[in-house]
Amino acid sequence: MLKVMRAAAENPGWSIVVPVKTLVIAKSRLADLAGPHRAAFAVAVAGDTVAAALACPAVARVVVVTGDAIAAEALGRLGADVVDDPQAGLNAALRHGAAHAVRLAPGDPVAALQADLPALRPAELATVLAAAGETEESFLPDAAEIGTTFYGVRAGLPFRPRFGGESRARHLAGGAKELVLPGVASVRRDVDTPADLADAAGLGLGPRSSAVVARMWNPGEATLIDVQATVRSFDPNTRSGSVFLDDGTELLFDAAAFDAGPLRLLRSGQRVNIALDGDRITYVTLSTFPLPD
Ligand SMILES: Nc1nc2c(ncn2[C@@H]2O[C@H](COP(=O)(O)OP(=O)(O)OP(=O)(O)O)[C@@H](O)[C@H]2O)c(=O)[nH]1
Ligand SMILES: C=C(OP(=O)(O)O)C(=O)O
Repeated sequence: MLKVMRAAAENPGWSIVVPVKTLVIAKSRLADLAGPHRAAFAVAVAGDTVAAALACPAVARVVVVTGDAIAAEALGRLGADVVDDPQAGLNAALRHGAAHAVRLAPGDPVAALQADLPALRPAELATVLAAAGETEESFLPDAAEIGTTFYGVRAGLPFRPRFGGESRARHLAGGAKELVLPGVASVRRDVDTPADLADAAGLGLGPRSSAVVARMWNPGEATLIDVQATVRSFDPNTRSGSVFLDDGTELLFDAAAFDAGPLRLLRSGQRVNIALDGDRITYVTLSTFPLPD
């Protein structure tokens, strides 16, 4: 036991901070391709990213920063520590998550990792973390070599992420060391456009993203059906949420589906009637209310 504790003290695990934007506005550049599956795709991609990070032996904890109730619930269930978004932009969200991580484990190095890495492999992240541990402040450029997917600092050093747009140049100008490593394609493959997604699919998507992509690309016959379900979560700010079908399938609904119905609020556990077009929810009402013809 003592040996394990000493080994842990000598090789502290990384705290990985993952920022997740509000789902209804996330992945705007994939809106045409993803259609009604856009929010489900964003949460699936973040889920695969977080699950792969948690499976990496060099990672001690994953802190997700999000103001989105659905993402918070889904990523918390995977084992991430979720903190609220200060709503002051991406870098402020990252600094907030990093401060939380430092309070939890002041002796551990801290990194930011983008949430849109659906092909992320734990072993490739371990390669990046090993290299990052050799230097005070470092970053990994994205596959396009314009942005950044990873930024990390050793324990006790200031955490100064400069994400957003052309962040590779800003991280370089700020003095962070650029990591140039073979065999880390999955850590660099962020997905913003359909071409990025095709590239990530070539590397191998994680199970959650792969399931949503299968629905996006093979929607099958659009079927209009009415079914009962149970509310899992509802965010009054975005008027979106998710329900469980009685077979346990979780489906997300957006503000358009909620606004189509007569309700003002939903609570977790409430029974509802929903109208489905394929697997897209188009209408939500209480189970005691009728659905429109
Ligand atoms: N918590 C938090 N995360 C953010 C914020 N802005 C962006 N992100 C996250 O930062 C990463 C990069 O975000 P973007 O590429 O700007 O946004 P996106 O939703 O992935 O895609 P677009 O809508 O196409 O720009 C993703 O992991 C986002 O979820 C923010 O204000 N707060
Ligand atoms: C936020 C960034 O990336 P993107 O907008 O491409 O996801 C970035 O690379 O800093």
